[in-house]
Amino acid sequence: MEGKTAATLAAMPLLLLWLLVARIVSMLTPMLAPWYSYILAQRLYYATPFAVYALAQSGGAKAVFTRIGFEASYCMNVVRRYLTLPLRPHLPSFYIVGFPKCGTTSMCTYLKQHPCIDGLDGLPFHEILSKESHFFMGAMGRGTTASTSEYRSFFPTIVRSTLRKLKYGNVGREWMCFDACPVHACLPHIPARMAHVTPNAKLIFMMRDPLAAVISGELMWTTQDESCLKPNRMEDDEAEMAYWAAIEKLPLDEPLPEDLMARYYSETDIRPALRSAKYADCLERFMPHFPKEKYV
Ligand SMILES: Nc1ncnc2c1ncn2[C@@H]1O[C@H](COP(=O)(O)OS(=O)(=O)O)[C@@H](OP(=O)(O)O)[C@H]1O
Repeated sequence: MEGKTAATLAAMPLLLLWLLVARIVSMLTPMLAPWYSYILAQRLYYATPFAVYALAQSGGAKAVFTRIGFEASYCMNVVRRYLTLPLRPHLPSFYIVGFPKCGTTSMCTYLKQHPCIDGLDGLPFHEILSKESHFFMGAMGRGTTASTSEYRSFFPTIVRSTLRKLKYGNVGREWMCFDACPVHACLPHIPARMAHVTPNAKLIFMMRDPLAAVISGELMWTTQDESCLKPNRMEDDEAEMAYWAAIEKLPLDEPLPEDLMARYYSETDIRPALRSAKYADCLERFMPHFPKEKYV
């Protein structure tokens, strides 16, 4: 048994106690400090503006309770992750990095069935909590999209990885974890940040007929009725192209612009969805940051 594993096992009772305390504190936080839950949710909604629509879809009182449950679960996740950050040394070995609406959720589910592969450490209330980190889009703050320590907080603890390795080490594989946020493929500032925090990661890109993917995406957050698809503004104008070119060059330590994610998920404009389905353009932006052998 290697030294690190033996040391983790020796400290196991203490580590389990730490995890238990963190879990209890995190469960109490939304009740004792609802304002903190509110602040965290606003940060998350910056990165995932579509969540507000998705959570409201059931309508009426059910939608209100769904949103409260979602925000409380998110708060519990963040508090628990922060309280146990020193126990979280892992970063993704690989990503399902794109593309939206190309079967990434199915792939994520299949991969998680492998005993030595884990996704995010989060409550399974909604896929934003357990499948997709939205980290590089500012889910942990617009100014921390290149912070390795913030990103580590999303992934399982050393307790889980050690126990898994001990139980399943005989399958001949290293334990590994991954992030399956398909929007990571589409925003131009992300390849540089991803390479900065995980330079050796492998990248899985899933693709599908782009038109089918655009329609699937648009239907997800309209009223599920094709007549509601946005008909206007198909082409990028010069100002729009200049905006996205500037985003690609945004220095790693500079906060993302306030309007970035709302612009990407524009409610009135189909251009963002079309841009995300230009697979070759998106892939080309990763090429300077990851060598060819990293792509699957
Ligand atoms: N195995 C397999 N093969 C082919 N297609 C599949 C598969 N699994 C899921 N799907 C279809 O993928 C769409 C959902 O994709 P994602 O999970 O990537 O969506 S998301 O971006 O995470 O919201 C969604 O497409 P639409 O039904 O057109 O909306 C799924 O039906």
